[in-house]
Amino acid sequence: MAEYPSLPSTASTSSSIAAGSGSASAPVSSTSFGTAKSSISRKKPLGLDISKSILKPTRAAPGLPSNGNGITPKDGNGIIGGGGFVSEADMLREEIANLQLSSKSTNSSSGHSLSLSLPDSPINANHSDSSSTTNTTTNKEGGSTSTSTSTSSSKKKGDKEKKRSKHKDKDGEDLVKDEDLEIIHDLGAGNGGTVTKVWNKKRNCVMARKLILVDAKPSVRKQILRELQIMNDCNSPYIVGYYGCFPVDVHVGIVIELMDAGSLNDIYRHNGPVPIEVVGKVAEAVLHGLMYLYDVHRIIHRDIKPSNILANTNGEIKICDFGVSGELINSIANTFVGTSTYMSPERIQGAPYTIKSDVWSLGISLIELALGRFPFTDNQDNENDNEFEALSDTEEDPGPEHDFDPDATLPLSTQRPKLPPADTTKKERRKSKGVSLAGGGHTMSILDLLQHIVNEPAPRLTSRRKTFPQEAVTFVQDCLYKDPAERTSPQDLLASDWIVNSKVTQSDLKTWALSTVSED
Ligand SMILES: Nc1ncnc2c1ncn2[C@@H]1O[C@H](COP(=O)(O)OP(=O)(O)OP(=O)(O)O)[C@@H](O)[C@H]1O
Repeated sequence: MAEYPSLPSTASTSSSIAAGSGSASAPVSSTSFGTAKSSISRKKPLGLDISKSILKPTRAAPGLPSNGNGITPKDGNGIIGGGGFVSEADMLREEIANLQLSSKSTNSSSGHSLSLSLPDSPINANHSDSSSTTNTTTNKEGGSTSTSTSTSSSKKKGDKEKKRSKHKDKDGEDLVKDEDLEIIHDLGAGNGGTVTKVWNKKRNCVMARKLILVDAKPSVRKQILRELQIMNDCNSPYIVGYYGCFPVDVHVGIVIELMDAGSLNDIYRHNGPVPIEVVGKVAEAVLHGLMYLYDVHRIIHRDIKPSNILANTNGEIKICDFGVSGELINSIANTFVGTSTYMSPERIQGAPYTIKSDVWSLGISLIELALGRFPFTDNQDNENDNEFEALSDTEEDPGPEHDFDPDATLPLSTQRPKLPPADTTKKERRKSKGVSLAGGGHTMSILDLLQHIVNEPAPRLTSRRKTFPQEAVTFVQDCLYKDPAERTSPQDLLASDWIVNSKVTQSDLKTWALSTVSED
């Protein structure tokens, strides 16, 4: 088992991310983060090898400082010149920012409906708006900013971004083209398609490409691509960067920033429960992302869950897969009967989506990360139904630390079905996730679960095995009021004690993220 770096002794002087935690952060025990890697030795699902992707790039984006082997010079902590680690994704964004500058004189209204731009790096975002959310960039900026101002100038920023959108490179070419992408390996699969790590040979960097099967008329596919262009305008350190989209046969290909630690779903399933302090930072990042989408673009995410929250080994946490394209949602809904088990009671009952529905889904996701299991489970016979044990590629007994929590609330039939390895066929996966039920044996399970969500008390952040900080318990409870009117708003949640009093630094998050990525 690889040893992971414990927290650097400079943790207290490195960037402080938390809102209101601009003061020196207390050193965090290395057991919380640096050595958080579970003792479970578990093979990754087939095709999920994200461990060596970005950290040690072998090729650098052109025009950026390199030590000759593609690795940007850094000190022992991966900090560059006292600033933050520069991942390939960051380097790409730098390059794209340069391209965008140099393409300002280029006429981008060539009638090409799919012209692309890439999001600025958080660094650039920060420079353009010092009051924006900046938790990933405080190393560079030398201090943290208040969350209460996180979206105060978002409108202005959105306008600025719009002006900058739809750029091509200086030669007038789309910045990301399907033919420039070489497949490296699969990253995972969802209900709608598969995600692959790709090498962009033209841009010299790695990216993630999501292929979504859209069995629709070409005109509908074109409309989907048009709608996806709104992602072009998103520019937030809490939203996974969007690089472009194009039609691929009956698929729509979407190219996005590679998050080399994977989804929070992958992370807890491979490493066990996420340390509660990190869960707090996940909450903070998701809330910032939700507020950005809503305040700047009037978008409600609609699908917050651990597999849509991604992390990278720079310690950044971002959300992806928001409901930007109504046509895409419709097309996928026609293909897959999708019902999310993270859905709020009011949504299950047919009320329209509001940002409070996303808050509910966040609450459920936070419990799942902190307990290392989906919150709705059985309170009997569950030792034999441990999700960890059930993974077919488990190498060792996970041990008592990962037994199902006895505080579960639902009959066995409604337990969250186990995920198959990543290479499982789409059909099997849909069935096993229990969200696509047509003709499957899980129909009653999901209906029972939905009924339970509507009729029974909301889950709580409690466990007989662990004691969670009261601030965290209260926060989660505030997310899970069944009446959306009572549920706390994202803005108020960001001002809550758990978020404001967090001592976790960017450096801590980076140490934690690195510890979750196995070296094999
Ligand atoms: N940008 C990314 N970088 C790295 N891995 C990614 C990225 N996007 C997705 N993945 C991986 O691919 C998996 C599948 O993602 P996808 O969005 O297709 O489905 P999902 O969110 O897991 O499930 P669903 O279809 O139910 O929403 C994720 O769980 C994650 O492991």
